[in-house]
Amino acid sequence: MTTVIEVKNLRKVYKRTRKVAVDDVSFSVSEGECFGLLGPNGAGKTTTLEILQGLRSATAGEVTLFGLNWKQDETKLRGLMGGVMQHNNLYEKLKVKECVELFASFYPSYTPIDTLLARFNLSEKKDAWLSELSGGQKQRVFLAMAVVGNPKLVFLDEPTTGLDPTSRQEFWHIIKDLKAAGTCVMLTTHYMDEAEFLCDNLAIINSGQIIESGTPSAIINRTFKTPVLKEPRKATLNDVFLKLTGSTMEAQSYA
Ligand SMILES: Nc1ncnc2c1ncn2[C@@H]1O[C@H](COP(=O)(O)OP(=O)(O)OP(=O)(O)O)[C@@H](O)[C@H]1O
Repeated sequence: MTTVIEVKNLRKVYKRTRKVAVDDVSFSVSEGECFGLLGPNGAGKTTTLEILQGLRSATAGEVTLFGLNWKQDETKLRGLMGGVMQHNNLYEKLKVKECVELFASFYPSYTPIDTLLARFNLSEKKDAWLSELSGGQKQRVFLAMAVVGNPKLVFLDEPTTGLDPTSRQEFWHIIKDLKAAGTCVMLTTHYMDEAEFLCDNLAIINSGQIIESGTPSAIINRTFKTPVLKEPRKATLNDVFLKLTGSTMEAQSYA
């Protein structure tokens, strides 16, 4: 299968604070795959995603997307990928339709805006200011902005944070549809059920370093090699996360 993302020995040290946010991270993502980056707060997920999106420079290491790199192929790469920096107040000054039109203008071709708004259940809100939307509606707009140009690769940073369970599941199905259409998705999440449902492969990152990677089931099996004696249920990715990132409670019952 074609490799879409190739990250080799990526390192990021923030100059002012000398904080090592990403420390020798390597992974690759294939075409049509959903790849998840999981980790506790401050683990280095957003930093990694921002470097991959060409929004931040790396201190060391190599990032290749579709065999291209940001230094030489920025224009080409922008046309192949989608993603939205969500914590940007600029969008609050725009209406829903304007936000999506703005992103559509970055691409040579795009999905008709009204079709996309209908697909994301936003038709009724097309003339609303972004500041007037609920958290879940805003997230849907951000996703619409990210995919309007039919990118081959989409970056989603905690796309379902703050959503109610129904909205989260709606979101998951939209992402599954994207995947089914051949789009490669890279996401960060704090929700282990989300990662288990959506991700073909994932990496768990802690203090800037990848401490586990693979398919969700392979990671679960590796982390809990011994049969689960104390608890009759099967181990989940949540148990893996708690065990590997230093939390105790549930994870100890599998130790
Ligand atoms: N602009 C910056 N300058 C200095 N340090 C930063 C900067 N941005 C992030 N950091 C630090 O780098 C580390 C990694 O941050 P990052 O935002 O990548 O983590 P994260 O895994 O996305 O966390 P969260 O789950 O809380 O969003 C943290 O210690 C953070 O304080």
